[in-house]
Amino acid sequence: MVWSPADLLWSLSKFAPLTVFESICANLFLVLIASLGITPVYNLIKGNQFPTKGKHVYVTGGSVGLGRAVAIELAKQGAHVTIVARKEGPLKETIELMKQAVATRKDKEIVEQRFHWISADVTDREQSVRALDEASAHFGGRVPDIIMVCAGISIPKLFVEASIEEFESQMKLNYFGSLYTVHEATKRMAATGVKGKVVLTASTMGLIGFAGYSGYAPTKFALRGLAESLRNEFLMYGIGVHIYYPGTMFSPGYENENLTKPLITRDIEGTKGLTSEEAAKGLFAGLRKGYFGITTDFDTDFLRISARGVTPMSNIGWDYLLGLVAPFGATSFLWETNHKVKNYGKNMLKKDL
Ligand SMILES: NC(=O)C1=CN([C@@H]2O[C@H](COP(=O)(O)OP(=O)(O)OC[C@H]3O[C@@H](n4cnc5c(N)ncnc54)[C@H](OP(=O)(O)O)[C@@H]3O)[C@@H](O)[C@H]2O)C=CC1
Ligand SMILES: CCCCCCCCCCCCCCCC(=O)[C@@H](N)CO
Repeated sequence: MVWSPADLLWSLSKFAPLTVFESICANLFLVLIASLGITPVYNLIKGNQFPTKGKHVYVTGGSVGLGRAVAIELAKQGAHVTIVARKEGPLKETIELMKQAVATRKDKEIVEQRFHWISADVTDREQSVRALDEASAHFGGRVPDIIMVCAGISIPKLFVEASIEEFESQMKLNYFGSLYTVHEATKRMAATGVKGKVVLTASTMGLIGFAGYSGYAPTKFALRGLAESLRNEFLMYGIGVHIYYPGTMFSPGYENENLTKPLITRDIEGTKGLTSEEAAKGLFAGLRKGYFGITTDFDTDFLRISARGVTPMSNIGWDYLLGLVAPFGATSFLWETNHKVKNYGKNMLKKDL
């Protein structure tokens, strides 16, 4: 067996040659290690799979939080950007921040980067269409090349304490608010042959559900169903579809949701998180590699792999290897969470007596 890669490597050492069994194991091990490199090498050859320079990018929820960070990042990358949200003040502020970001950019190749803001409520179909019309009008009627949907809301509450209106409003913004924009934009892309891109924003909670997120997690699961369906269907037009699963991001939305977040939910989700800027950077890193499901923290990547179903892998070696051990981590998290919730229930009963 001296001809195998493992034996050759081993022969560099001063130890006795490998037995046949040892050689098979060592070669398998080498295959696993090498598999981690397959995707990076492929990505290196393929290059940037999400070019934004000179492209027109439309960002919903682009006034604060993740959307603002995405818009500023796009400005630095040399894109034309239209941001959409309801409140004018934060929209205008973000445009200023984008201009400042461009001013500090070293590469001045694109002299005329254009930034626009549009005030619209994306839960209203007509306003969604009007906003897209307005954005396109600045570009000779051409639909934006890239649609990045960031607008979303979370109202964490215990199921029995939440109102039906709260379930409906979260679905209305997170799912239908995304759908209206994506539907209108991709209709136009398909009709005019624009091979654009769509990026949806889900959450860790688009991959897992636990106490406190019965109103929110389903809206993000819905987005996942949409992304998976469209990823496949849009291959016929050459339109790319990606879905981002951020973990906690310290944004205005996060501060707001913490006002209603039950203690048990805080306890399970912990306090780890990223700034919106870190999250946006990580999102673009995943997009450039062409990943379908994008994560920016280990726990969510673990959940993405656990819940992979029938979706494209990201890093083939990593997804495969982590997939082997994922069920053990998932079970331990399941038990820990069950335990926490049962204890919480007991304490609630004590309080009531
Ligand atoms: N923060 C977190 O911990 C996490 C967030 N996410 C998801 O990431 C995305 C961004 O989150 P985050 O940055 O925290 O959100 P923020 O609440 O901080 O910002 C939300 C943005 O969406 C806009 N928006 C809200 N409602 C509407 C509407 N009806 N029409 C148009 N625009 C609207 C807001 O502007 P305006 O109010 O002026 O309309 C704002 O620009 C969301 O989809 C969220 O669910 C996922 C995981 C974790
Ligand atoms: C090895 C074992 C791994 C298992 C880890 C599971 C960890 C779960 C953490 C859940 C964090 C929730 C963040 C999303 C928050 C969100 O979307 C809201 N804040 C809405 O804005």
